[in-house]
Amino acid sequence: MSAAIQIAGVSKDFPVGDRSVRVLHDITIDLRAGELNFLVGESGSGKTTLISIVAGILFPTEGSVRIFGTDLYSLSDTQLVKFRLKNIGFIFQQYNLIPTLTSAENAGVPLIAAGMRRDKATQRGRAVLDRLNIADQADKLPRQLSGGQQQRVAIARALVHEPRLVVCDEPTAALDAGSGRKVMDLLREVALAPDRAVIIVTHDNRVFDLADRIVGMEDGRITHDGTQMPDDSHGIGRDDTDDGGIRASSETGRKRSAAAAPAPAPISAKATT
Ligand SMILES: Nc1ncnc2c1ncn2[C@@H]1O[C@H](COP(=O)(O)OP(=O)(O)OP(=O)(O)O)[C@@H](O)[C@H]1O
Repeated sequence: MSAAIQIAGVSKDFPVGDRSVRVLHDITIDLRAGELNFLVGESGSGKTTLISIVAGILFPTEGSVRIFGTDLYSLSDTQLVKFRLKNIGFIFQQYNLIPTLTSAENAGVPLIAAGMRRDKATQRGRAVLDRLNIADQADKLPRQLSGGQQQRVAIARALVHEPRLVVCDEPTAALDAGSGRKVMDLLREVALAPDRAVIIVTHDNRVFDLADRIVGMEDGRITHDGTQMPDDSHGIGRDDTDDGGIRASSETGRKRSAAAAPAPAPISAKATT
């Protein structure tokens, strides 16, 4: 099977003053569907820049990105926006919920952006919230929700249009260890499917053992690619928590076998409406 995500020769320069600084250096990697792919590395290593390029929201200076065969940066601007709306779900670290919309309305936003009528989109949003076990929060505003509930709404919004690529930026950073693992289990349950790719950026070594694949970055380059962290990964996933964080090691960093995992149940709002 060909790779779901093909990143080829991607470099990125940012202008700084009157010169430009290269922050990604010739990155080439393929990612498969049906796996939880973690992208890890110290602050400033280039993770957010890379996933922004993969998600079609930041142009690379050089190189190409193919998402299920579509060459993102050969599309026109209009085609790229349409492709993104249809195929990509992004879970932001700060959730980015719209404060004046209810949970169900927030969850339906990608469908409205893609042209669906608001009432229908909200109904679909409500169905996904139900799937994520927060149907009882559907008519509340973000400020009436706990952090964990807001995050579930953000996850619902990223999945409501059944995207083929789901990208999550630090989904567990603000959560305690137990809640962080629950979010990862939830992502595994609802976002994984044989035809869906998931990329999770994380510093959080407490959840490294839940990855199927870990790609490590340092100074804008890929320095590790495996099913667990290398034993000498001092900087990556530094544990600066005091709540019993687990260091990834050969003992704890075991891969959850895709073969042994239960069959993924991809979320389908359509099926429940
Ligand atoms: N718009 C920008 N202009 C100039 N430099 C930038 C810009 N965005 C990012 N950078 C630089 O690019 C490098 C990579 O940043 P990036 O945010 O991708 O790292 P990161 O690994 O995601 O970090 P963190 O874990 O702290 O979010 C950093 O040195 C950063 O200062």
